[in-house]
Amino acid sequence: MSCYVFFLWTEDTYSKLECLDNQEISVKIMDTYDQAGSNQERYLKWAHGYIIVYSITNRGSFDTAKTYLDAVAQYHKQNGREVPLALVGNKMDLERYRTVSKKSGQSLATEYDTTFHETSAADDFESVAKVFHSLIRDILREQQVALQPLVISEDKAAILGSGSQLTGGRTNLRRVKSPKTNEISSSSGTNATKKTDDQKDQKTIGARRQGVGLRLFKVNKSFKIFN
Ligand SMILES: Nc1nc2c(ncn2[C@@H]2O[C@H](COP(=O)(O)OP(=O)(O)OP(=O)(O)O)[C@@H](O)[C@H]2O)c(=O)[nH]1
Repeated sequence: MSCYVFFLWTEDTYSKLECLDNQEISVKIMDTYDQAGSNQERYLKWAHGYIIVYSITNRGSFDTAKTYLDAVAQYHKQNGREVPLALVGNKMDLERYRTVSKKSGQSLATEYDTTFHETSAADDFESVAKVFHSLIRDILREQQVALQPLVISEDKAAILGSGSQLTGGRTNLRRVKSPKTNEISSSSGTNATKKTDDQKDQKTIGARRQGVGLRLFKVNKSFKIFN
């Protein structure tokens, strides 16, 4: 007679090469399983972004999502790091069994300053892909900001030099555009001036991403899923 022991609840990691906005990004996904007393730091340290998933048919999973949001928010507040989060209510195909309203999901997302989505992994693959793509873009944007040094603008420096008080710190600081961004933006010449503001924004964002793309690719985008 044989005895087999199966570990049904395990932590999984996956890697995927995503092509998003003409950029190749290596995405690492950790699907966690937390037991009582488990060390959450292992993924809190590791992740660049989080997708926290609950089932719209299960109030308990919504309450658990809140505890995860708390853990993530507290950890990153202590470490002074902004990390993009997405809160997801899954199983939309089971609307008739819904126990967590969309409004409750939205309020929780607002409370923790996360994006909010409802999906159906069973019926609507696009809705799931959209969550990932939106988070990848948020992470890229966040890292883009983090990569740019802060300087005091010349006009404010002049004011400071004349003995004025520095008030409201942030207003006196601006981010430096990377040379590559300026180069690409200006090379688009007069055609660019005819484009709508939206198109211009797209172009600038695209150019910035190109500028940091290789670095980001080397570093690898990593995601963590709470499920
Ligand atoms: N109807 C429906 N079922 C789903 C959906 N997503 C997942 N499921 C089912 O829900 C069950 C749990 O899915 P999992 O992906 O294992 O969820 P989980 O929270 O990771 O579960 P554990 O980690 O094993 O606790 C499985 O039977 C899935 O087939 C969905 O969008 N709709």
